[in-house]
Amino acid sequence: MMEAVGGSEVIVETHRLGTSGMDNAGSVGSAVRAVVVRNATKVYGSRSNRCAVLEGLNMTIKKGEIYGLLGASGCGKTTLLSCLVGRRSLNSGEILVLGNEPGSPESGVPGPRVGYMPQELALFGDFSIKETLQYFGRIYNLRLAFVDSQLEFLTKLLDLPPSERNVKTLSGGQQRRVSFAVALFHEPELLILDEPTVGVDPLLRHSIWNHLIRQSVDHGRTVIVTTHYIEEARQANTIGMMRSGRLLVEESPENLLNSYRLPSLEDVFLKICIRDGVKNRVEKQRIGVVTGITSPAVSCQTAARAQQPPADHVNMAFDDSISQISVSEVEHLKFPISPTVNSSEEAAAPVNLESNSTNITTNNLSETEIRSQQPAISVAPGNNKRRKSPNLRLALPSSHRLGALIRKNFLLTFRNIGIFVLLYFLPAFQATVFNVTLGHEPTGLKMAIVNDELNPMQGRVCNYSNDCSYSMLSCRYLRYIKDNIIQVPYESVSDALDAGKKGHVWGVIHFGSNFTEEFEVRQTEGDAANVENIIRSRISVNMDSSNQQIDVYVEKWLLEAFGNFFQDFMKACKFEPEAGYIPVVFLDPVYGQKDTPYTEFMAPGLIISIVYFMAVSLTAGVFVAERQQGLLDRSLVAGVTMTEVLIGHLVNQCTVMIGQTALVFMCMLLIFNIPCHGNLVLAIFITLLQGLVGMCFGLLIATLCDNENSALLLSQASFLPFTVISGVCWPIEGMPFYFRSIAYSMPLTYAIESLRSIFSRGWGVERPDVYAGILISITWIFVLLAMCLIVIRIRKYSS
Ligand SMILES: Nc1ncnc2c1ncn2[C@@H]1O[C@H](COP(=O)(O)OP(=O)(O)OP(=O)(O)O)[C@@H](O)[C@H]1O
Repeated sequence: MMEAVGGSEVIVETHRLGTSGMDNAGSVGSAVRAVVVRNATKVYGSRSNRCAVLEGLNMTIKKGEIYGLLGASGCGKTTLLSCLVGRRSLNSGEILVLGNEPGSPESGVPGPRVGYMPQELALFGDFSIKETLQYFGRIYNLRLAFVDSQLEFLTKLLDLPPSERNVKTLSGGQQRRVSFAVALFHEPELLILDEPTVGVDPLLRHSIWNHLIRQSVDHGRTVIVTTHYIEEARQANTIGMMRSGRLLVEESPENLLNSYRLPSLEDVFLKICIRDGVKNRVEKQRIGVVTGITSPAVSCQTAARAQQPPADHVNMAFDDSISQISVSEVEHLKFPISPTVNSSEEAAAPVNLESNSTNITTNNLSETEIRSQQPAISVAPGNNKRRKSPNLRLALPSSHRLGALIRKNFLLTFRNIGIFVLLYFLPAFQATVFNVTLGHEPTGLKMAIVNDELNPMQGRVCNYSNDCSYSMLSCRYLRYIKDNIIQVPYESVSDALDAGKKGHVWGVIHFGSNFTEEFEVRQTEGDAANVENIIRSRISVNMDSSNQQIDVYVEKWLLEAFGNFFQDFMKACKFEPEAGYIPVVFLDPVYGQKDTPYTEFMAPGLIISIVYFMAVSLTAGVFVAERQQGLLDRSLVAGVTMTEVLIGHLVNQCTVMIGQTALVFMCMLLIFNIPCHGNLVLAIFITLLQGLVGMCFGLLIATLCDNENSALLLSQASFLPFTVISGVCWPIEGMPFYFRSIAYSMPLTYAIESLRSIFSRGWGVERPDVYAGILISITWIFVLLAMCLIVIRIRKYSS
């Protein structure tokens, strides 16, 4: 097949790799109907929110025709189209697209047999026009030469900007034309276009319709197009007019105009809607009077319209207010033909006011015909049982689609250098900030020293000796206090306490006036020392204990200082240094070293929580954004499966995660010298497993949340409780007993304990503490994936 546009010849035959140029050849010639819909019912929401969008809709679209689907905003056009492409399922009723139920493995829908242009843009803003078409070309497994030639052809046809331009830099109209090009370019048998001419100038609109006509006439392709510009639908072969979830009429534009003897389709529309509105009102009154029954499912568009501002001229034709016309007026406006007929012979038949859309027969297949075309539709028309989900295809992932997805993900990741740097270096940066700021000893702590041993008459000079003499021991002791403490002399305890209350000093160290003498007595008296002596020989300390960490450090340093002072004094007196000192000694630790810094305790928890939460937020963000922009839906309609989408992201995110983990470990081990006494490979493996758990949790968030904000909120909300409860910053042994079981039910807890055991104890995988982290991480991956599937299932049925 060749098409000439602006002098360029486009060869479109055998363009798909690994095919003979015709998909599903068996089914192509056999059926004469491209689309058959029978008794379609679609309800959104549940219980009090239940609203029916499609109510027993029937529709028949012949192969090779252009079908214009018209209807007011909110009447259910998009819902119907999304059911046709297999993105939504009906509550009851039947759909056949190109001879098969959408979503069935043999249908090719979703897939290459259909081209779908959704209402929303559904394009990658960071991709150029060329990259966009190349992406879908790979999804459809098209030859590169064909993609290039189609790019040239469609650029001319749709007056597209240069193909190197990024989609996000294009105007709204240009973006919609690119979206249109994506639907057209693989030349599908069935084109489903949701308002393709919105934001397009009249000249271009004309050219688009010419192209659609050529597609239909020359190539026998079927086109379903929705539009709000009713008059442009004159160019369609058949017009389907929707109202309140039903198809009121299915007829060629010529027949409609001739039969109604009206100059425009808008006028025809108006009449049909008025008639339907009155008929519904009369019917409702009749049912209400006779049975007293009210309709169980509220029509969605009734509710929607009540909140909408007045629509434009065209849409006003659908307003229920118009139906406030009297029955006699309707009689006057009686249609010259039945909207349910299709052939011109039948066009002159009188209108039957009782007829409704379900009586459309001329253009439709009978029930028997549907059954003969449809091998395995499981639910009978009108049956309210849940239909089998059309998208549960157990096909193996395809290499070309996977390749396209992985390539797309990498392009998007590496395209933006800022995002790239942030992605890879943010975890290492976070680890650096942690190491620089946490766990270090405080310095510059001012302590008030009140030494009553000093003689004011002699200028309070602090003289002492290093020998065995008992002289000015207070001054001798103060020399042993660490430099982290700045000693500020005060003359009286009350002044010093006052300074403490004002926050000028962290505490007061007080020596009594006879401290040295009393200390000597206490030493010589030993066990016989009296209470007064003991009190007067004490160094008394008042701390500002508002900061627990400073409090702990000062106490530790003062005690250490006393230990060192006393040992040196004993040595100077030729006594055993340990004599008379507290008989508790800390020998070499079993694992770790004496005075293990806090950073070493926290490092394993930090590594895991950084990698875990990066994976959560990245996964949730990517999925929600892709779904919100309609990108996911578009890819799925192109034939991509959810499994392939997941694998595509998994490959991309794993690469990012490996990079992040490597940088975090390098930062921790090489720059900040956190020791790892165990197997490093095992530690990295557990960290990566936790990254996977994070990805699954991110996926769960993405399935639960409709937009990026709520996904961000949920992932942030989970951050603090998870890190705190998982024992990242404080030992789980410090939690209330009843809370510990909650702590151990967190996804990070066991993995953190494992990593800690590897890092500080050097334990291997044979230890329960280590393999528990691995097994529980793997269990969490499966649990979270199962939860995702359940949520996807629930959401699918309620949407
Ligand atoms: N996921 C959903 N959940 C609940 N209600 C929905 C959902 N999607 C659509 N609706 C409602 O269903 C009705 C039909 O929506 P639909 O998008 O099919 O209308 P439409 O005819 O395509 O409108 P438009 O011409 O404005 O695009 C509307 O009232 C809409 O609010």
